[in-house]
Amino acid sequence: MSSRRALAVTGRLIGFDVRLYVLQILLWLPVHVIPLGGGLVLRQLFDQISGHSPATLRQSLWLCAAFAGVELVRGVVLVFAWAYGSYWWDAAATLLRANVLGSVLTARGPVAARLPRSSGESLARLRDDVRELVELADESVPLAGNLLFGGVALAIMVSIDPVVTVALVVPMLAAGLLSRLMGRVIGRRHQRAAELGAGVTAFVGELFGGVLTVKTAGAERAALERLRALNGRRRDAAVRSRLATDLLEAATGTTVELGVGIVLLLAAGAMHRGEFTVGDLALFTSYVGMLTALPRTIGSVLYRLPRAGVSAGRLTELLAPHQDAADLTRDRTLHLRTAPPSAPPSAPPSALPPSGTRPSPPGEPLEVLEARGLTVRHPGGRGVHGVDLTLPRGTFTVVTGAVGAGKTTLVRALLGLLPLDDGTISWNGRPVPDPGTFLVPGRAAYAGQIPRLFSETLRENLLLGLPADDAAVARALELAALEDDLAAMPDGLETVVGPRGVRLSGGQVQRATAARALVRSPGLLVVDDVSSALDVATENLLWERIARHGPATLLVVSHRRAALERADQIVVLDRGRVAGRGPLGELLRTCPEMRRLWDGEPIEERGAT
Ligand SMILES: Nc1ncnc2c1ncn2[C@@H]1O[C@H](COP(=O)(O)OP(=O)(O)OP(=O)(O)O)[C@@H](O)[C@H]1O
Repeated sequence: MSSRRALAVTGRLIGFDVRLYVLQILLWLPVHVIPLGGGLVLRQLFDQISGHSPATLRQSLWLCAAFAGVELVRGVVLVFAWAYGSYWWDAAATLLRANVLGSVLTARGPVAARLPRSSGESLARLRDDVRELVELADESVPLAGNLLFGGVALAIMVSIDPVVTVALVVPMLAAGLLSRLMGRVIGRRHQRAAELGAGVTAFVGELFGGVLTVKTAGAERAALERLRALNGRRRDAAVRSRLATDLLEAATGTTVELGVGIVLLLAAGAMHRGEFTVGDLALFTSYVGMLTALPRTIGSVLYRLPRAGVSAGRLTELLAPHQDAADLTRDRTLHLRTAPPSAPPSAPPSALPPSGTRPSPPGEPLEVLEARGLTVRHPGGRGVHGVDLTLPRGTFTVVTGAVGAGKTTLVRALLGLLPLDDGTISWNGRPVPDPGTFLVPGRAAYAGQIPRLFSETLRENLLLGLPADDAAVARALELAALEDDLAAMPDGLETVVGPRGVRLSGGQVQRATAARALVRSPGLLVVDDVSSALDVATENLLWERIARHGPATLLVVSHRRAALERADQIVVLDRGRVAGRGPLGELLRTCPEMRRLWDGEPIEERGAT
């Protein structure tokens, strides 16, 4: 099954740029075919020298020159093949990577939940699994060359001595059979080695990201021990995988070399009887070396097949749910030798393209967003269960609850960033079948719980592809209560922030993330715990400004008094279920969970129901 998938992917990979592939074939085929001529020239030459075909010295010298010429031409072709043959390899690898990255970066909604545990592992897949697939497809070129050489060479050899030829072919067939038998074992071992290798890459990535945490926790030794343990398992798996592959290669090589020995023995007898000339032996020995490449290449294709199948599966996992392995090789324009055109600016919020699946026109302002029976079950049973939510236009709604109550899960499910197990969402009374593509900037913007800034200027961090609009940026910064912080930055909006730029404080990063959402002028602004690193005065200022001049409708995850006091309605979550809803005063009278949270009792995670 996985081999069939690998064949399908590599077949399409070969076909996506036929011109480059044919160029590669045209460059490499002569390298394989020219030795056929070389063998024939050698046969003639040795027959002349040994007296089997009498000739003048001049004729023999001409043959020597012809042989040297053939080898020279082959050498020159080889240089060109090495120099230009790699274009196809690069193009094929780029196509795979571009399709996977394109899907990861542009697919919205629950696809985010399908990415592997860490970015390191995704990168490992983009490197190793892409290489596996391209190498399998690339192997088709030597395979074609070796098959062509083998077919013609065997025909010539059979016409000279069928018995000796058969003695050579039988071990080759045995080698091919062995490769087929070992293919599955190699596939399994390769998968294990790939998984463990990706795990090490992922851990190293996490270590780099958390150097400070490791140091401040004094956990250097433990981190190294863990790395050593992970690496040890990876090494063992890699050695097992490599051992299986090398054993197969050695077995194929040895079987073939045995065949060569048999040929020499048989040829000696035939020569003794005068049925086999010195020229024939020269031809056989010059062909044998190249012929051994045939079973090796077939073996290599056979053991690569299951490995590539595994790789195709791992790359397909990175794609959006509606995509399959065929999308890995979807045709797209690649810019390998010229600079790519600059990216078109993202669609401004009001210009979202209409779509048949969208129930409301893009410009239709939010009147009421309703969710009924929202249910998301995380592995282990946590999540949210049957939550109803109504967000009328112009209201400030706060979702609150203890740690792990399901607040983030609820807002992410509402925005289509997590797949729903149950429930419906409607916008102005009309159903929203795919919130991940509907509740996007223009209608809704989200400032997530873990703020992220890229190593770009502050302006680029806020716009993230939107057309430059300084007035909108300034307004968003003011709404997010960031204007004083901006004034203190060395280069203002041009200050490079993020991991490789000026380090902003936790509160600044949170407000910059809020400003990024605000600059998208959403009808609905969803913010998740964005004020957790703010002092009370700044938080009050933030809510004051957003409520007065910001988006009409707000959905805020918070357990802070500044937000709770301002809310038109509060939804209290307890272990994934609604424990109360209403204005603060009413909830403090009627909802024990709200009282507990308000009184600042220790907010701790409770078990799932
Ligand atoms: N991907 C996941 N897989 C398994 N369990 C998860 C996953 N995401 C969240 N959970 C669990 O679901 C519960 C709700 O998580 P959620 O992040 O929604 O809580 P929260 O109320 O936002 O918490 P906090 O106040 O700490 O942000 C928690 O117990 C959490 O451990």
